[in-house]
Amino acid sequence: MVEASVLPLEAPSPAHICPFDQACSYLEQAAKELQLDPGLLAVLSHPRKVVTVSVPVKLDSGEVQVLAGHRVQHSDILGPYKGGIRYHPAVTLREVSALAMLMTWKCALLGIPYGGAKGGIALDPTRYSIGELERITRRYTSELIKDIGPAVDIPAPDMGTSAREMAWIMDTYSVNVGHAVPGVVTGKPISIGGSRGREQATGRGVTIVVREALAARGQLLVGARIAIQGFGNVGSAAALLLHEAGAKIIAVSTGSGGIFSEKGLDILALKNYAAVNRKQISGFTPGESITNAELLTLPCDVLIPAALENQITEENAHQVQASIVAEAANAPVTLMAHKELEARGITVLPDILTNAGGVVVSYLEWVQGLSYLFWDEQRVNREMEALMVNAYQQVIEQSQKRQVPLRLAAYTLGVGRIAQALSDRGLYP
Ligand SMILES: NC(=O)C1=CN([C@@H]2O[C@H](COP(=O)(O)OP(=O)(O)OC[C@H]3O[C@@H](n4cnc5c(N)ncnc54)[C@H](OP(=O)(O)O)[C@@H]3O)[C@@H](O)[C@H]2O)C=CC1
Ligand SMILES: O=C(O)CCC(=O)C(=O)O
Repeated sequence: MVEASVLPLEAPSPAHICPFDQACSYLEQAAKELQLDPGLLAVLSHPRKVVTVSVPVKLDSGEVQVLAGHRVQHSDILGPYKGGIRYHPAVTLREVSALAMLMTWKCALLGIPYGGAKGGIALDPTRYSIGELERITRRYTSELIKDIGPAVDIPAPDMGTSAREMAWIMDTYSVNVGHAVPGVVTGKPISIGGSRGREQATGRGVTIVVREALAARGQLLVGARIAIQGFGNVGSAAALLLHEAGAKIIAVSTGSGGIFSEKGLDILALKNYAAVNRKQISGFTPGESITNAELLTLPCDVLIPAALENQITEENAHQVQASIVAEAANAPVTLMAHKELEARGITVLPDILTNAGGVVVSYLEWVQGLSYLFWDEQRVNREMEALMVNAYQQVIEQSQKRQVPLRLAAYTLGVGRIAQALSDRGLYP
């Protein structure tokens, strides 16, 4: 396995599955399939730039805390670095590096002119006041001021962040450079140049890919039984759109557990319930409580992990009873689990395709901003759908042509385009 020497190793633990090592393993499989030169593989295995900054914050109590903020820029071969910013207690530099690498392949697969990056701060946003989160976000932005910018690196929301944090980043950056720079972030509020449709975009993209995959099996969304882990930006939007399309959402969960209904949950009512219960769903009726572990092994047509990495592992893959696993989260299925699912004939729709709707609408937001012309939501959704369906079809064709699973097909397309671009730019022989 290629070691990315610029990254620290994490404390070894038998149960620990390093997301960066997994990302490198998938890259190696793609490189082998594409017969890439080992030197080129080594280049692609390393992020181009790794930035860690101290983020001091004065809490409302007067206590000062110093947090570690990361931004990893994997590749800018196709355009500015692009990727979300995560606020979550489990954030590590190696996790952020893995997610940055996935962004590179995702943008290349979708054919959008961006590189790959990701940022993160290890914190639990529910334990900070809004004022504290604003101070943290502004300080993090100031520390990264030379590393981001509309032509350099464009952050967006990821777990634990939203349009609110993007607005703080945009404002801090703009104040620092002396004029308004809406293009420094995407996923920002519509009032300052955000795009219609961005908030639901990732969930909408998931819905499109699931619809296509069911259609390929001669099945409709109407009546399909679907279980969704995670009820945040991505999970709740996917749940609502799938529910509106006639699917039966039999279970959803958050970090503290899930709700199950054989008849299908009323997702609009559940969203409203979560909105007034600090985003939590426990206690919602009608529905029975289930654990996250139970949700992942429910009999259903489609299982959609839409929370964290490493949720379907060697431990539980043999219990998964879905026909399709649609990776709405980044890297929710481990390498070993992926092998097990494929061996059991379960289709895994890979993250770099399935959750690309978010970055596609980020790109459309950027395009609208650059042209000073903003579209209605129907147009945004139409353009996004065309790019998603096109990428889905390319992945299917590549899978059939090379006789490989969908993930490897998606990787060979993404990695192959980066390798070609490196060669065309004269950066690699
Ligand atoms: N936002 C975007 O546009 C994009 C996001 N993604 C990926 O989608 C995934 C979800 O992101 P997003 O929806 O934005 O994040 P959010 O922070 O909005 O929501 C995360 C959801 O996951 C739940 N969750 C956290 N830990 C667990 C757990 N152990 N088991 C079950 N549920 C859990 C959270 O519950 P709780 O509130 O209890 O913590 C919450 O409901 C991430 O992998 C992200 O990288 C990918 C592409 C774009
Ligand atoms: O919209 C974006 O730029 C990035 C979204 C993201 O972080 C992801 O796709 O994982």
